[in-house]
Amino acid sequence: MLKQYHSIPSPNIEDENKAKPFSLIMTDRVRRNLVFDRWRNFMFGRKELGPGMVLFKNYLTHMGQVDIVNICQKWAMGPGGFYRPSNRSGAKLRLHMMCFGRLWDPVTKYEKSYRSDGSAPPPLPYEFISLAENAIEDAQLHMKLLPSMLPDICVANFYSYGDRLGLHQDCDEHVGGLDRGLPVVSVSIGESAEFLYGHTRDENKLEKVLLESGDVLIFGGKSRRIFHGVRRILPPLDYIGLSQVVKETGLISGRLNLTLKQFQF
Ligand SMILES: O=C(O)CCC(=O)C(=O)O
Ligand SMILES: [Fe+2]
Repeated sequence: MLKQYHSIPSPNIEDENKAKPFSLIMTDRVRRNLVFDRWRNFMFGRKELGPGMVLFKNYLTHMGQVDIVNICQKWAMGPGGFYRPSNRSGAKLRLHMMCFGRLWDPVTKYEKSYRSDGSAPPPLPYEFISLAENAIEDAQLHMKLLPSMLPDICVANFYSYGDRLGLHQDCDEHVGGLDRGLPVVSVSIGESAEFLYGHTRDENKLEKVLLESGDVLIFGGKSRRIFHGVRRILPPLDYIGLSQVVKETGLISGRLNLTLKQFQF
């Protein structure tokens, strides 16, 4: 039989309030959500390190990390692959580097499309793009003012033990994007790094955070121009201490970092 919905009187607010049940005890659904939130924070802890700066612990799944190592390895040894860049004074940096999507170099910045050996960077893998987009969307859930960013470059660094990266700002991208605070997305795989950051060049005033395998760090908004650097790579305690990703991919000892950014604006 058809119900005569049109004849149901619209509830008035007062009646609705009176009808609301009041319970002293948590419903199962609320309890489940609370437990899930705690578990999620424990597993995928979110640490706000500053305005527009957030660290997602354990953000990448094991398979996600393995995929990234394999994608990088596919290009690592070919043209446009890893090399040790020099700085303006001609000294070699204490890391290996390669670019995806477009070329960046500590001396020529974004000016050139080809390296001195004539090689061009491989295309930016869509897996890297969607990783950056997802991480930014997750950050925006808590940081409403964080702008979106569509990466067009990824700088991949590989640090062996003893390697490091001096204090610097990532500020060679288009000034419009820098001023808008378009975020940088930084992905860590392999051994852990001591990462220094802050709004000053004074090393004594910098903050320190440990970046571990699977962590994703975002810095945008008011933190887009922070000074940052990698002070050291921590050695694993023993072979047992090597991460599963290192064991599975055969990644040499050290740390792989992806820095995803938007140059064009
Ligand atoms: O390895 C890192 O965590 C930082 C890399 C970085 O800052 C860069 O490549 O500009
Ligand atoms: Fe940087």
